[in-house]
Amino acid sequence: MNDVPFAMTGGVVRREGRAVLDGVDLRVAAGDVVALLGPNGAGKSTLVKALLGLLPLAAGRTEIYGTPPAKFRDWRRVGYVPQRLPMGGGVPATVREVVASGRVARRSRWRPADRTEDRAAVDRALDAVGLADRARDSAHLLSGGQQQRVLIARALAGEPDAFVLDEPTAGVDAGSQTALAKVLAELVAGGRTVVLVAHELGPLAPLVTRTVRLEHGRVAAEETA
Ligand SMILES: Nc1ncnc2c1ncn2[C@@H]1O[C@H](COP(=O)(O)OP(=O)(O)OP(=O)(O)O)[C@@H](O)[C@H]1O
Repeated sequence: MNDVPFAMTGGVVRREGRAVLDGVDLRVAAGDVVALLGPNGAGKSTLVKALLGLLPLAAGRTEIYGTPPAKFRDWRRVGYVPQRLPMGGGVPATVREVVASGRVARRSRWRPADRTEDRAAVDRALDAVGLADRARDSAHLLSGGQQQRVLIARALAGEPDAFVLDEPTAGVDAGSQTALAKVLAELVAGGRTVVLVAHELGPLAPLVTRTVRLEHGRVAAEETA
């Protein structure tokens, strides 16, 4: 265990025999706001999935708070916002149910659910993304941009220390992007760590402390703001 949210050295991910991540070194310190940029297919999503242990490394190593993903247990410290809402099971879930699922990683045998606290955290998350009035709606019936906000709220509800957001602004209208920038600014002011994938930083640009540009699965450029 240490206090470094993500540290990858020489990370390689192969897909269909090809290295789609090809020797990446990336250290994300607590409080960093790192933007991963690069063209389509550069390996940005692959990199965030590998950082979280969702894709295995063919070579190199990566650690979450000093522990390899396979051995990492403290998942309440990490909030992941994937590109889109998974359509698992065909059971329609309400916006509130999806957001409340972000609280699950906080529970353990020693830390059972506190319903009042869970409810308050879910309410705060729904408010933060402007979806309080849609809480009872079926998440799958919302627009793409609204679903993105549901996923952001789910991560917020878990109150993690580090957020990993895969294209949080893709397909999201300008007003919602500004709202997201405000939410992230508060998290960053509170010492949270953010890794985000973006094509265009837009209103998120002032928050970013470092940009890492990927090309062909490698770090092509790195810039500290
Ligand atoms: N499931 C998969 N099986 C095989 N190859 C894949 C798979 N997913 C992604 N790839 C390949 O891996 C490479 C990196 O893809 P990745 O999605 O990480 O790129 P990206 O930079 O996130 O792109 P985008 O901006 O389009 O999301 C691409 O060449 C892609 O075709």
